[in-house]
Order: sequence, then C-alpha cells, then structure tokens
Amino acid sequence: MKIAVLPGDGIGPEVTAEAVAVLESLALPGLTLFSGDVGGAAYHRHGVPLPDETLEVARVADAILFGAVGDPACDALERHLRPEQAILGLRKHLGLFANLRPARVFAGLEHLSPLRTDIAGGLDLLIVRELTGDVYFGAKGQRVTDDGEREGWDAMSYAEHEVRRIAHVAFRAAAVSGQPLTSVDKANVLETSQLWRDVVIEVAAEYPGVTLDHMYVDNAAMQVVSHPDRFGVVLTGNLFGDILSDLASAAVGSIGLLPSASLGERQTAHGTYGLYEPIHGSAPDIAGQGKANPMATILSAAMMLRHSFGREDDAVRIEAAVARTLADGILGGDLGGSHGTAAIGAAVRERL
Ligand SMILES: NC(=O)c1ccc[n+]([C@@H]2O[C@H](COP(=O)([O-])OP(=O)(O)OC[C@H]3O[C@@H](n4cnc5c(N)ncnc54)[C@H](O)[C@@H]3O)[C@@H](O)[C@H]2O)c1
Ligand SMILES: CC(C)[C@H](C(=O)O)[C@@H](O)C(=O)O
Ligand SMILES: [Mg+2]
Repeated sequence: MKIAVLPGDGIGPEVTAEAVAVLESLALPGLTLFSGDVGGAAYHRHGVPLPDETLEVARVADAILFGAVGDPACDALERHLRPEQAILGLRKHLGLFANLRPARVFAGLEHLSPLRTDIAGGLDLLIVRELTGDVYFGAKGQRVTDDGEREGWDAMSYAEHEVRRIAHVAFRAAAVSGQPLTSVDKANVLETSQLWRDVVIEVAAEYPGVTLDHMYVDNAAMQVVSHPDRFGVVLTGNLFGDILSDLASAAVGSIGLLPSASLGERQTAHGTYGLYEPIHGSAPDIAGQGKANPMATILSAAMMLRHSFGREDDAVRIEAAVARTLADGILGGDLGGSHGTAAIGAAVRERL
C-alpha cells in the first residue's frame, strides 16, 4: 500500500498529519508513506508549485493523500506559478476526472447543521463533480479591447466524451445505491450545458433503473438547503460542483467535515488509483494555530481505503469513529466547540 502524502500549505500539513496518524494506527499491511512538496511550499523551495519530482511521487503511488494549497503571499504571481496550479495540475496530469464529494448529516448529529433539524435529517447526497474540464481548463486571458478597456475572458466548454464518462460514474453510483440522480446545469443559458444535458439523457438509456431529473444550478443551490432530501446523486460540472459542494458542507455543519475522492480510469493491484483531499482550502486565517478540524481529511483517508485499497471495513471503522467523536461533543471551533486539531485527531483514534 504505497501512499503519497502531499501536505501543501496553511492548514494542509496540520490536517494531513492527523489523517496519517489514523492510517498508521490501523496496522495496514505493507503501508508505505512517502511525501512531496506541493503548492506555495513547493514554489518557495523549487520555484514551481508542482515539481516534476512530486508528480513522479504521485505517479508511483497507489493513492495520494492531499492536504490543501494556497498562500496569500503567492496571489500576485503569474497564474502558472500560483499554488492552486498544483492541485489543478495533479488532477489533469493524472486523469482524475471524477470527483466524489459525499455530504451527509449523520443520524443524531442534525444539531450541527444550521438548517432546521427536520430538514437537516434529510441531507445525504453524493456530488459527482467533473474535475478536468469546463471553464477551469479552457483558454483564458486578459486583453485590451479596441475601446482601450481591459477585458478578462475564460472559455467554457465540454466535449461529449468528457460528459459521457462522468455521467457513467454518476449513473453507476445511483444504480448501486438505489438513489435518484439529479443532473445540474444551466442549459437555459449555456450551450455547454445544453450539450451536457443532451449527453446525460443519451447515457440514461443505458440505466433504465435509475430515476433521472435535471435541475438548473441556481434552483439546485436553493433546494440543497430547503429540501435536501430531494437529492441522492448530484451530477454536475467542474465549476458548479465546486460551488455546490461548499454549500452542501455548510448545510452539514462545516467545511471541515467534507471529504473527497478524485478518480480516473487507472487501476492498481489494490483498487482504483485516486487522490483524496478535504474539499476545503489552506485556511490562511487559522493556519499554524492548531485550530483546523482534521475530520474532512480523516474521512478522505477512509474514502481512500474504500476506493483505492478495497478495505470497506476499515473505511466504515473510521467513519463510525468520526461520527462517535462528533456525538461525544468533541468539536472544533468551526462547529462551535473548542477542541484543537491534535485533540480531535486523538479522539477519533481512541474511538476506532
Ligand atoms: N483543494 C485545495 O487545495 C483548495 C480548496 C479550496 C481553496 N483552496 C485555496 O485555499 C486558500 C484559502 O481559500 P478560502 O479561504 O477561500 O477557502 P478555505 O476553505 O481555505 O477557508 C474558508 C473558511 O473555512 C474555514 N475552514 C476551512 N477549512 C477548515 C477546517 N478544516 N477547520 C476549520 N475551519 C476551516 C477557514 O478558516 C475559512 O474561514 C486559497 O488560496 C484557495 O485558492 C485550496
Ligand atoms: C483550489 C481550487 C483550484 C479548487 C477547485 O476550485 O477545484 C478548490 O476550490 C476545490 O474545491 O478543490
Ligand atoms: Mg472548492
């Protein structure tokens, strides 16, 4: 079990340390951890946010545990040198087009949600976010128009094959879980979304057992907080999925609770090759203070054991330990408590 640990910036190293400690406490056979520099940390040391050595470390591993990247000191750099290019580059270079972001209110933990408890109780959804296309990876730039005005532009596009392969991931997830599938787009305005919707309808013909509906993204944002029980699997593009997943995390209670798996087609001897990271960023406002909630990263490690190593029992064990820790009132500042990163990590390990 070869795992590349890429801690990154800000709270990234703090939260990955706790997830690594959880993995180490499980006595996993042949567990081998190696690390690499990414993000601002890599820029400061190597002059680039994603050094070739790091990409190589990621490639030879069976799975990657990623913390977060982002450093305000780097925000004025040319875009290709900014820390965020590390995670975008890893996703693209490694072909990790399918991003799974589960958001669920554990039974008995409805009080952690800012939603009314009867509404929060219905929140159990899986966002399937396309991760290597869309406006994120289109041509972009700034120019001066004929009128002498500055203009910024970003091209949004999806090729048919990109929509088709992520749609299959979402339909398979819906078929296995028996949940309905909602495809979220903006087909009333965007041609990219019209093609998205047309292709999703074509793919649906191969999954007659799955109930499919389509929703515009603005309506979806509203329904996630007003009627979360309407959603099972949510299929969407890169940009909409980014925004909807932060929204879903707030509805659960905190962005410090939401994990993710980024998968492609590559299989290893153990399972599906993938990158696992919390959905949050480097949180510069609390970095270095031992305040970050490590649960999202710990739950990402659980997803790694499930998808990349076929260890469902260990994954469930970690998820149950996190739920028990929350139920016992061991809460970070993000959830109105006063427990720090190390205390939360230790509490989860005690409950494994
Ligand atoms: N995948 C990634 O590496 C990733 C994801 C999102 C943002 N970013 C980057 O992170 C930097 C900061 O971005 P941002 O402030 O918009 O988003 P952020 O997710 O870092 O933080 C948003 C808010 O949530 C809080 N927060 C986040 N994670 C938390 C945790 N585990 N425990 C407690 N509180 C937590 C922060 O303190 C902050 O108030 C930027 O450079 C951004 O580009 C990186
Ligand atoms: C840091 C940024 C590039 C990234 C994204 O937009 O995908 C982040 O917000 C995320 O959700 O993983
Ligand atoms: Mg995001």
